[in-house]
Amino acid sequence: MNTPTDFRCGTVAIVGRPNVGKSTLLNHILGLKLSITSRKAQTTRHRLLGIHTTEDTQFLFVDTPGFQQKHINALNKSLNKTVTQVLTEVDVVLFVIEPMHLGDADRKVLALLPKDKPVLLVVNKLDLMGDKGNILPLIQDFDLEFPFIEIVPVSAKKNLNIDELLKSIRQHLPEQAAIYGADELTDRNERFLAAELLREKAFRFLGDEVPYGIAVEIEKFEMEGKLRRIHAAFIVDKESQKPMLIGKGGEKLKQISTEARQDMEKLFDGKVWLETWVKVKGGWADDERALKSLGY
Ligand SMILES: Nc1nc2c(ncn2[C@@H]2O[C@H](COP(=O)(O)OP(=O)(O)OP(=O)(O)O)[C@@H](O)[C@H]2O)c(=O)[nH]1
Repeated sequence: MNTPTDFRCGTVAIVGRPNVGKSTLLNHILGLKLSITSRKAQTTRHRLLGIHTTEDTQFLFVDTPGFQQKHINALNKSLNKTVTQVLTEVDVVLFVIEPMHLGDADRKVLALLPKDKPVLLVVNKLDLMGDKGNILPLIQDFDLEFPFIEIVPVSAKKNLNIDELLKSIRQHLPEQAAIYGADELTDRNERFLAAELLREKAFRFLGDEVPYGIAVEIEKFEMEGKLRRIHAAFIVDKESQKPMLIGKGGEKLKQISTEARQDMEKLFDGKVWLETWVKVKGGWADDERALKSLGY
C-alpha cells in the first residue's frame, strides 16, 4: 500500500514528426484505442488526454498533433500553436523519432522543445532495426543536438521496452496523489470520441482517395434512456470527394458508419443509433473561422 507521498502524477506530451508512431505508443500504453492511428501522416488533429494509472503512478498523456510542412494553411498554423502551448503546460515531454532518421521534419519539432522541461528521446520502431548495435552512433548524434534527460529505445507496435519507458517518465513526475479515478480513460467527452472514431474509420476505408481535408461534425448527440442518438456529418473539401466517401449505392459510408458505431458501443458500453451524411465545405482547411466552428 502506497502512502500518498509515494504516489506520482503528472502530464506527459508526446511529440514528433508525423508517422513516427506517437498514436501507436499512446494506444499501447492506454490499452484502448482512443487515439487515431493511420498510415497517413497527420491524423491526430486534436489534443487528447489519455490516463494510465498504475499502483504508484498516474500518467496523464497529452497527445499532440503531427507536423506537416508541405501544405501551410490555417489548419497547420493552428496545429503548431497547439503543440507549443501543450509543451509549456506539461511535466515531461517525449520526443519520438524513428531509428536512423533525423530529417528536417524531426529538427523542426526539436526546435520547439522546451529547455526547461525534462525531455526524453524515445527511439521508436526498434523492431525495424536489423542490427540493434547500429542504433548507438545515432543516439550519440542526437544527444549532441539537445540536452535529453534520457534516451529510451522502444517498439510501440511490438511492445518492446514500454515498461522501462514508463519507469523513466515516472522519475520526472511530481509527487502527488492521483487526480483522476483509476478507471477514467480520458477527459474528452463522448461527442469528441464519436467524431474521432468516425474520422479514423474514414481514413482506414478510403486509403489515399480522400486526403487530409476531411473532418467530422457531430450535429446532435442525445441520450434517450440508455440509447445514444448521434447525428454526424463528414465534411469534405471538394464536391469530387463526396462520391468517394459515399461509395456505390452508399456502400462505403455504410461500412464506415457500421464499424464506427460498433466501436462506439464498446467504448460507451451502450447502444448507439448513428446517422451519417457528407457535406462539402469548400476550402475549410484555409478558413480560420470555419476551423473555430469545428472546434480546432
Ligand atoms: N514497425 C513498426 N511500426 C510502427 C511502430 N510504431 C508505429 N508503427 C507504424 O507507424 C505508422 C504510423 O504510426 P502512428 O502511430 O499513426 O504515427 P503518429 O506519429 O501518431 O502519426 P501522426 O498522427 O500522423 O502524427 C503506423 O503504420 C504504425 O503501425 C513500431 O514500433 N514498429
